[in-house]
Amino acid sequence: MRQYLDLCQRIVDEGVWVENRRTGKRCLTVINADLTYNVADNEFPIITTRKSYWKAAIAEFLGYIRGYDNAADFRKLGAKTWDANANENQAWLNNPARKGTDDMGRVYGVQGRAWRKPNGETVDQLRKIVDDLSRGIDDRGEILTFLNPGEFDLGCLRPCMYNHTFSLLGDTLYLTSYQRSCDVPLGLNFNQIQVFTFLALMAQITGKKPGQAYHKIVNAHIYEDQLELMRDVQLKRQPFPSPKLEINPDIKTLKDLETWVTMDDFKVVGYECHEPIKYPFSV
Ligand SMILES: Nc1nc(=O)c2c([nH]1)NC[C@@H]1CN(c3ccc(C(=O)N[C@@H](CCC(=O)O)C(=O)O)cc3)CN21
Ligand SMILES: O=c1ccn([C@H]2C[C@H](O)[C@@H](COP(=O)(O)O)O2)c(=O)[nH]1
Repeated sequence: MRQYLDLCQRIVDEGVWVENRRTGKRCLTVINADLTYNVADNEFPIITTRKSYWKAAIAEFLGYIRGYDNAADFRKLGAKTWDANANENQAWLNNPARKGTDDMGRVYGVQGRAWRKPNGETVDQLRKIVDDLSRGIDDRGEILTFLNPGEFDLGCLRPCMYNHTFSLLGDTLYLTSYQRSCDVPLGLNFNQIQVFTFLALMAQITGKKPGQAYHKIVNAHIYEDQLELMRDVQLKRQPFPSPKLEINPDIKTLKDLETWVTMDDFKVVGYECHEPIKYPFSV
């Protein structure tokens, strides 16, 4: 939690105003942030200086694992987070590739589970990683990448957290995740939880011990209409100790994640937090 607040404070103190054409809003911006999550000791990196809707964050990531391309499927799991990008962004609404209401196009999990090859076949990146790690193999290229520049125009948004690389040292599993663009008040609240939970889940289904998760962010920003709430409300609060994440131990395979897992299979124990803060969202 401290590292999150330090990043927010750094943006407030040292950030530079940058115009953003896509949203039409200015962002107070810093370049480069490195966050580390201790998954080995289950220090769940949830925000405590406001209420965090952590189930929606995990639901969103489970949707990526399943390769969903439709905001309605995300809603069924418990995340409304893709409604606006799928249905309210004019550039995407005008795009002939959009297949109708709720379609997100070839984003995130679609690339992760069905990257298109020139011969028409697809590559399931996640399956390969799970198979390798389960057999104790780290070929130094256990990479799940959602960033496919050749298909940017076929999706509603370029992936923000676009690369997850797994590493094995003995029987301990590590994760390094890269993010090109980060909405710190809204997105990072979710992304921290997602990086942590992804490592915990992958360790569980491959029979490894979870180690540390390393989260590397390039452009970290606060939108102009979020600044006051961050500076004058959230940053004035004192954080509570971090709670624990409990994952149903019956989740043992990638197939389990793809088929029956719901948000009831996740619990956060000992979560103490301040009042909710509703930050504006930019489409
Ligand atoms: N501008 C922007 N910021 C983002 O963080 C973001 C995007 N766009 N587009 C794609 C995804 C969608 N994500 C989102 C979208 C909405 C919330 C959000 O509104 N969160 C609220 C309430 C969540 C709820 O009620 O379930 C929050 O207070 O955290 C968070 C992340 C993260 N991403
Ligand atoms: O997981 C996510 C997804 C999105 N974001 C934020 C970062 C930016 O504020 C917008 C994306 O806008 P771009 O113009 O494509 O950079 O969404 C996030 O923080 N986390």
